[in-house]
Amino acid sequence: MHPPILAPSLLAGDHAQLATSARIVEELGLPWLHLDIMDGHFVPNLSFGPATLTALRRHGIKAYFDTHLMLSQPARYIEPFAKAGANQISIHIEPTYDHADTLDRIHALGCQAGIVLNPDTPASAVEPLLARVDLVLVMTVQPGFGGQSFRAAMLPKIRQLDQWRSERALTFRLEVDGGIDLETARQCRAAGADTFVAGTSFFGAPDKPAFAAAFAQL
Ligand SMILES: O=C(CO)[C@@H](O)[C@H](O)COP(=O)(O)O
Repeated sequence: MHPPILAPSLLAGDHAQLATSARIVEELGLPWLHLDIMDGHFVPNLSFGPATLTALRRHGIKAYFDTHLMLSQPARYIEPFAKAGANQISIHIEPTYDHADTLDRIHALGCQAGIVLNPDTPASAVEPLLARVDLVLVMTVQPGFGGQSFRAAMLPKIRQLDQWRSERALTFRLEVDGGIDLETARQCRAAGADTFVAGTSFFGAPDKPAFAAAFAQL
C-alpha cells in the first residue's frame, strides 16, 4: 500500500494570492499541490490556466503539481500544462477522445498521467486503461465546485479499483477528491485510497500542522 499523500487543492486558497496559499502548503512540508483546471463547459465553473502554473513556478513554488483537467477537450491542452510546470496531468474518461493516446502523450511530455472518473461513471470505464496510468482519481463529489459533501456511495468504486490494482500487480496511486476531511479520508483509506485532495478542510483548518500530521498517520 502506498503511504498516504495529502494534496491540498489550491481552488480553496486565496485567488488573489495563490503563491502565498501554495507557500502555506510547502512550508508544512507537503510535497503535492492539487490544481483544478476548469473550462466552464465540462464543468460549470472557471478556475486556472497554464499561466497560473507558470506564475507559481516563477514565484518559486516547487511542489509536485497534481493537475486535474476538467476540460471537454483535454488533449488540446496537455502540452501547455506540461510546459507550464505540471508534474502530473489527469484527464477525465467521460468526454469522447482518444484517452489512451492522450495518456501516452502526457508521458511523452515527461509528466505522470492520471485518469479521472465522475461520480456517475463506473470503475469499468477506466479498466482498460489501468496499466497505462500513474494515478486513478475517483471524484467523490460532482466536479466543478469546492465545499460539497462527500459521497459515501463512491466507496465500493474505490474498493473495486484497489482490488484490480492488487490482482494485476499495478502500482497506480488511488486518489479521492471532494468533501475530504479526516473522517472521510479514513473511510477512503480503508477502501484502498492513498492520495487525498483536500480543499475546504485544509485551507479552513485552524491548526494546519496538526491537520497535515493526522493525514500522515492514515
Ligand atoms: O475538483 C474539485 C472540485 O471540482 C476539488 O479538487 C475541490 O477543490 C475539492 O474541494 P473540497 O471538496 O475539498 O472543498
